[in-house]
Amino acid sequence: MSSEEYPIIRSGGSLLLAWRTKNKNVLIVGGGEVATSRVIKSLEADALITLVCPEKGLKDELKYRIQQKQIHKWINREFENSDLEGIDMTLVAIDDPIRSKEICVMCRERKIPVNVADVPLMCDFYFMAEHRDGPLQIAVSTNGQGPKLATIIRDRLAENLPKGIAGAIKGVGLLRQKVRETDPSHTSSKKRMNWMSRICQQWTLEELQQLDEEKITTLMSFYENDDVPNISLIKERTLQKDRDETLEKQIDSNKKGRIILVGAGPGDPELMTVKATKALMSADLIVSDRLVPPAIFSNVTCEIRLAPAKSGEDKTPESQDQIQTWCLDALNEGKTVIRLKVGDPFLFGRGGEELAYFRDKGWNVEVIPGISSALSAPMAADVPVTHRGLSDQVLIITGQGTKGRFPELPKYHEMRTTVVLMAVGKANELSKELLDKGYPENLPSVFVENSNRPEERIIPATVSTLGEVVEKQQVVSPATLIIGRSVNALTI
Ligand SMILES: C[C@@]1(CC(=O)O)C2=NC(=C\c3[nH]c(c(CCC(=O)O)c3CC(=O)O)Cc3[nH]c(c(CC(=O)O)c3CCC(=O)O)/C=C3\N/C(=C\2)[C@@H](CCC(=O)O)[C@]3(C)CC(=O)O)/[C@H]1CCC(=O)O
Ligand SMILES: NC(=O)c1ccc[n+]([C@@H]2O[C@H](COP(=O)([O-])OP(=O)(O)OC[C@H]3O[C@@H](n4cnc5c(N)ncnc54)[C@H](O)[C@@H]3O)[C@@H](O)[C@H]2O)c1
Repeated sequence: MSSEEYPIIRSGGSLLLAWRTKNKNVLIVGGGEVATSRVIKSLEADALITLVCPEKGLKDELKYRIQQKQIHKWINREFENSDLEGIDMTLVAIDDPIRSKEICVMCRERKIPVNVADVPLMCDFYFMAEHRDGPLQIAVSTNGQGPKLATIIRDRLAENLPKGIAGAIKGVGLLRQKVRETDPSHTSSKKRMNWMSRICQQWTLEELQQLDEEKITTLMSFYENDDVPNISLIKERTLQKDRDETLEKQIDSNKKGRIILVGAGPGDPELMTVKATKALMSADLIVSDRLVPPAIFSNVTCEIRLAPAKSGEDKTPESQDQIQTWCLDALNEGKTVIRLKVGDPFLFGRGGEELAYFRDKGWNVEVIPGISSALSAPMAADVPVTHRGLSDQVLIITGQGTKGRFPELPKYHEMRTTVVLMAVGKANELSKELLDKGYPENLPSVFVENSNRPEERIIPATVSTLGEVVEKQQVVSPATLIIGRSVNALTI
């Protein structure tokens, strides 16, 4: 064994420990400046203090602390031997060296640790120059060589500590507690310690400082797999949870009556948002458009009413009245009502009109977006609606329009993909309109019938053959038509 392998012992030091004095009986003898400082330090360490000093010798601060009942027991006289009964530690700060020595000797006979202020030979332990910030304590000892210097070094250290270090320690403390609660077994000790160390190393002090109950709960979900995520992921997930909880609370409080406009997406239940799914589960009544396929309701337990008319084209004012009456009646009964629409409520779903109606009646309407088939149908047909070199813009129009008129179409542009919703009924007229606006006859087009549903069909066409294809292939609604050079982007 070589001597270089092990550290050299530098004798003459003190054993630095953090002494836990909570509820321990600490005797303090004296009532001046030094005794006062001993009282404060002992109180900060939750000790039970017995103070021995005649009233005339007490500093004002000590009188105040006695009055505030912070001193467990004050003995209003000079020290007597019996005061050491049941004492765990003695601190002497009096101006009488002989008495000080006597007290020290008595303590040592009784094995009570003792400190006589400023008399190193009578100290079983020294006090140190200390910096305190929340749970952080930094103590400096010069082992009696230079107490003043100890305070100067302490101040220098404190000045150079990173800001918010106490907050970081508090955050880590909370997290450690949670980890031990979650996975208390002795065999997990290595995993716990390793994970905690990695968090402390990978997160900055500023980040650790931001650990609160909510973020800790989110962070704990990574503990199981032994993952250490970065704080931005934790923040994002926590925020999302907050939003979900707010929504759940809103939905739960069905006493007040709530109405939520929900987009059911293109038809595949898995393409609904999590928020929409949760909303459906907590509803008392769902008033749904007829086009919403039954699969969307497979887990729903509440009452479902289908709108009397199938879709926009045969929607009469009466059918709209019926929908509104159903909703208002249920709302007045304090129910949570979901107005469910295919796709997205605000994209050709007339969601805006319904929102305005219920808002006008004094109801606060929430809206949960859905995936519109304007974007999901092209995907189903392998069409990227924008594609470098082929398309840098998307136009979404309805094939129906109000009062049988198409929306005003812009002139053809080769870099644009045109998506037509509700495209089946007037395919011939649409074809003419497009050709009028300069769309090339052979421009690739594709119908996506029942997109994102089991019965989905992809039917190719060109601008000039739209009507013909609908007829020959018996294309039925709901169908989405996509027109433009991007249609063949992935096939050529
Ligand atoms: C750190 C601090 C903690 C505390 O007491 O709470 C503390 N002394 C403090 C201040 C301080 N004390 C003195 C001065 C005057 C200037 C100077 O002499 O430097 C100042 C400075 C001032 O007042 O600003 C005089 C002094 N002190 C001792 C002697 C005797 C001797 O050296 O032999 C003499 C000479 C008496 C004489 O000549 O007559 C002895 C001790 N003082 C200790 C601790 C222990 C050693 C700790 C260490 O070295 O690490 C030890 C051994 C025993 C003990 O008392 O536990 C506290 C800072 C409080 C704060 O700022 O938070
Ligand atoms: N004041 C300081 O800044 C300072 C600094 C360093 C060292 N010291 C030393 O520390 C000791 C205490 O100084 P201080 O300034 O805190 O106090 P002090 O010297 O102002 O007063 C001494 C205190 O001890 C009490 N006392 C005296 N005999 C007692 C007894 N037998 N039982 C109970 N109480 C008794 C007195 O009533 C008084 O409250 C002294 O030895 C002093 O030299 C003081």
